Amino acid sequence: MVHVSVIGCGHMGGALVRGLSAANHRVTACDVDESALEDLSGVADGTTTDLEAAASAPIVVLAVGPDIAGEVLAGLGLDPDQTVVSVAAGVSTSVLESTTDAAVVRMMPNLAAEYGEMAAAVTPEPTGDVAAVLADLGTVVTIEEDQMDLATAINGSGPAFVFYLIGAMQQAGIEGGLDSDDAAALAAQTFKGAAEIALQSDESVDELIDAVATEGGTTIEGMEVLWDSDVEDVLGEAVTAAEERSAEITAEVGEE
Ligand SMILES: NC(=O)C1=CN([C@@H]2O[C@H](COP(=O)(O)OP(=O)(O)OC[C@H]3O[C@@H](n4cnc5c(N)ncnc54)[C@H](O)[C@@H]3O)[C@@H](O)[C@H]2O)C=CC1
Ligand SMILES: O=C(O)[C@@H]1CCC=N1
Repeated sequence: MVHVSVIGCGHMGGALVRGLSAANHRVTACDVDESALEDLSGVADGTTTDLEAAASAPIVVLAVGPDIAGEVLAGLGLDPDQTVVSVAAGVSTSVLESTTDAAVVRMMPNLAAEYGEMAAAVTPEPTGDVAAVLADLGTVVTIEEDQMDLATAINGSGPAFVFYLIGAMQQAGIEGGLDSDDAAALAAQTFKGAAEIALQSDESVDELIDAVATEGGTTIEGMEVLWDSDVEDVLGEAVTAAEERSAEITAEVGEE
């Protein structure tokens, strides 16, 4: 069990608090807005609006907006024997390091941290307790700093893109006559199950599609529609738009 403070308990920070608590770590949840802490009082070991009180943990997760991340981190006055894990999109490791004496890990997580199913990109590679704590939240991949904008789009923003696709599948079911709860369950579980196969299998995505598409059956008819469409290009454009915004945030934060 490691003591971790999470500063900023909105959507991402709240998910991290829940995931860390579920993994039996000692979690202090800190936010300037008391209402953000209400739902976490039964989850975290402690909740506080006092940033100074939260700043003593050996691992401090910074989950405030990119526009204030540097200012909040500077105000914490962390020591070199502490580690700050910043999840702020677009805020570079060098900006963070110029703001604190603590060791810095930049991480792009996603909301599935709440369920221990996070996909996260980190730089540099975490070690010791920090590595162990992050691994308790899901899959952690070490990448280069200049790949963080892309990771922000793929696995940080990615859940929103997947929710959109789940919604489209769900809607097709509802329009075909399925009960809305049934359509929601079938669509979401299908994404979860397909993701599990993709993670567990050694086969390529094309081989997996082939495994679903029984000869002369139904799947190939749907796949022909997808292959003839521009869905793949449009998804690529969505990733690029998010990636470009991450780079813009870096420029905005650097200018301050
Ligand atoms: N929402 C997501 O799925 C992801 C978000 N992130 C990053 O996480 C950070 C937070 O994003 P969200 O949770 O979406 O935003 P949010 O707006 O839901 O949460 C931000 C929280 O920070 C609190 N806050 C503001 N000023 C503060 C201060 N001085 N001290 C302590 N707390 C303060 C706010 O009261 C709020 O609860 C951002 O930097 C974002 O780039 C990263 C990956 C995924
Ligand atoms: O939308 C955002 O800026 C944040 C970063 C990745 C996911 N949410």
